[in-house]
Amino acid sequence: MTGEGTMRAVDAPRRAAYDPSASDAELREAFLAGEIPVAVYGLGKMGLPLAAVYADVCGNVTGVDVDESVVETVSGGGCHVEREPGLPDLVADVVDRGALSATSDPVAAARAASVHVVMVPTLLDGHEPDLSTVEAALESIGAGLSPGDLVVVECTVPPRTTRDVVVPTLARISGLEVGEFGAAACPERTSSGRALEDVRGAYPKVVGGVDAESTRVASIIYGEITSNDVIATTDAATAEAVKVFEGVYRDVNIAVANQLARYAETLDVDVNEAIEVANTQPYCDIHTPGPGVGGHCIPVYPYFLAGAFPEVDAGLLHAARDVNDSMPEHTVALLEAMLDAHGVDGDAPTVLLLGLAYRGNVAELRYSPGPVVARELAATGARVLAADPFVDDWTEFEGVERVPMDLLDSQNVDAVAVLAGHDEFRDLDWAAFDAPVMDGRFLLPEDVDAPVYTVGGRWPR
Ligand SMILES: NC(=O)C1=CN([C@@H]2O[C@H](COP(=O)(O)OP(=O)(O)OC[C@H]3O[C@@H](n4cnc5c(N)ncnc54)[C@H](O)[C@@H]3O)[C@@H](O)[C@H]2O)C=CC1
Ligand SMILES: CC(=O)N[C@@H]1[C@@H](OP(=O)(O)OP(=O)(O)OC[C@H]2O[C@@H](n3ccc(=O)[nH]c3=O)[C@H](O)[C@@H]2O)O[C@H](C(=O)O)[C@@H](O)[C@@H]1O
Repeated sequence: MTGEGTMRAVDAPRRAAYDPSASDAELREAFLAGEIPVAVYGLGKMGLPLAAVYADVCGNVTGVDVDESVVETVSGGGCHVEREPGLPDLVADVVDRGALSATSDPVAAARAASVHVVMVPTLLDGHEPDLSTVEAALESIGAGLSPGDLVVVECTVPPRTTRDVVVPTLARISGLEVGEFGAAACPERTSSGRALEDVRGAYPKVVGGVDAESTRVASIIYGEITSNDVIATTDAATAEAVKVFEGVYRDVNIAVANQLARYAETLDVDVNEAIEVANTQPYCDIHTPGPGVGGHCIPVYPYFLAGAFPEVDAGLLHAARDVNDSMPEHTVALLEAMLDAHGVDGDAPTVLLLGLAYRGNVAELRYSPGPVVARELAATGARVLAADPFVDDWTEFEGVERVPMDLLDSQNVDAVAVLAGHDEFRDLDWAAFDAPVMDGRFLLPEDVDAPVYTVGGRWPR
């Protein structure tokens, strides 16, 4: 399904998306012919892959970003999002054939589009949801909204946001009401590093409209975007809740694993052996303990409930957050035990940290445990070295000595800790460090000729 044909899709006559008089087949054909222009607001790690797939399918997409360098890069067919298999070629292709363009003028893009897809960051202000970027995008979309438009919220938001924030904001600015335009929550269920695969259909696509027509149109559109099923929920709030619940499930279950790791250390049991065997029960899905939970998703989403709806007792969510947020400090305590067990006395051991990003093969540092471990370790008087091929800006890591990847094997260290499982670390000569390794992300192969420990694993007593 592409937007190619005798006439470039972008030159196709424009028609409404939100149109109860149109049959499913008419809407589907119009979308595939590029007659329903799409604007995607936010061309980041998630927005660019999404815009590229939309463009590959319908041939008529305008990407909008506030970052001029992003707009310039994408306009030239370039791809600023790294380590996404297939994305550079797809972006180059859809831009080359005029299926995708980019602009920093959100209102002009909104005026020209019939479908508006919001994929901007949704963050926290303390423990409260911060939807300022969504509201900024809505100001522009509202200014360019036309009857027959559909607004799609792909970024993760607290449940009820589409109904209680998006629709009223659009109505206030545009003077239109639902029934003249539609809105649907269609949350992105994608992971960095596999974005195209995920957008195209790794999981069913969840869509939930603020009314039946919004749900119908969103279902038709995403039926062409994904090769997987489209699950239409009762309403937008349910679709938003699905996404947030997925993230909360993950955060709480990582906390269970981290809590069990604490017991395993006391029991002198390897928690990972116990988890692996426990998970042979179909009802058991105990996650993996580690040095902490980062990224702008999993540590954030619990507050899209606890912070957004304080009237509800969120004891479990807060307890899980507390357990996960305690892991960087616990990791430092484990490192100190490891140094002690290996007779490294003295008050200034040298520790090499591998990976400051929140997980393997991503550059994101938000809420990452690595920087916390580095700071806590430095505070004990240790000399902290660190390497991370994904991190370019080291200004925030004062007191941490950066080690270039090509100099790793020449470091004289007392201990090594793997805090993010980047592929670049997999082939290191671990024996050459001649030091114990705390493998926080289960990166090392089994047969390493070095003392290897894990969070919650067996430790020398
Ligand atoms: N990163 C991930 O793994 C996933 C993220 N999500 C959701 O997607 C949202 C976006 O995530 P990312 O793409 O990773 O963020 P990102 O930070 O990589 O990209 C966001 C982009 O939006 C642009 N932007 C900010 N305000 C804007 C505005 N008002 N109008 C137009 N563009 C604007 C920024 O310049 C940036 O290029 C997240 O907040 C999250 O809710 C969902 C699934 C996975
Ligand atoms: C429910 C779910 O699996 N959500 C995924 C998640 O992706 P994200 O990039 O945040 O990575 P992640 O694998 O969840 O890891 C988050 C954090 O938790 C840690 N982590 C993860 C799993 C685990 O068993 N133990 C653990 O300590 C990771 O090291 C990382 O620091 O959040 C994404 C999102 O919503 O942004 C979502 O699209 C992804 O599918």
